[in-house]
Amino acid sequence: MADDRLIVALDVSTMDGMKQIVSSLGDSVSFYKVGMELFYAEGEQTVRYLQEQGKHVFLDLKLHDIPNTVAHGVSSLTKLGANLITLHCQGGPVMMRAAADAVRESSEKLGVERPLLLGVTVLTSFDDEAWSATGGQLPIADQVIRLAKLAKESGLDGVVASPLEAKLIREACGPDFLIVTPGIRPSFAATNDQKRISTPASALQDGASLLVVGRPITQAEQPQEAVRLIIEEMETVSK
Ligand SMILES: O=c1ccn([C@@H]2O[C@H](COP(=O)(O)O)[C@@H](O)[C@H]2O)c(=O)[nH]1
Repeated sequence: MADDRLIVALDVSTMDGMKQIVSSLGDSVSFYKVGMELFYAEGEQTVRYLQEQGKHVFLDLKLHDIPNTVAHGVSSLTKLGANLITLHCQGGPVMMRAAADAVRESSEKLGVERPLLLGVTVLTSFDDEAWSATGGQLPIADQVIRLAKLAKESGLDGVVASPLEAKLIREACGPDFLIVTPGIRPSFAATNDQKRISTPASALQDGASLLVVGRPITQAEQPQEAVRLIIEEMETVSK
């Protein structure tokens, strides 16, 4: 049976590729992430298909632009009915507030359920070296906490962060703030390009609300078995 804390990232570029993963995982997965690779290639039909299959949808397009552009961007996305939408916290408090207001207004106008807005803090592919190379001054964890607090103050529902920062975010932002963590690597999986990683159980123990897992499932020799093992590990941590 599915654990609704698990989101599988559909990082493929065709409808057929997506349908193959969704049908092979069946009822064991209830939540999927559509990111830029799939959405730029196949567009809105990806979200519709998942909804027709009764799945929850995380639309991870990581909007990052000036406040007016992001506000109109998220308004346009609201009509798709995705459950979660992302934008970059680095867009700043005015941009995040404009997006939160725009989503609330357009969902009311359209009579659809309001998508929850998540701010991307510092990508899980950053390590200290890459972070310094971009001019990052604070330690990564401090920057993540700073952005998470700013996201909360600006009206966002939660953040995307590494599982390594989940505990600190939970302490700083309270029990109701959503913490969505990619960078999940079960013991059997390769690290790939992820740098700040943790296991499914450890992420949940530290306060993550939802786990995003892509390649450890979609590129596994037996994706159903990978999901089974991950859910088995997740179930050791109560909801
Ligand atoms: O900081 C971030 C934000 C988003 N992601 C996305 O999550 C998945 C992770 O896929 P894996 O194959 O499990 O590495 C991917 O779609 C990213 O775009 C992230 O990894 N880190």
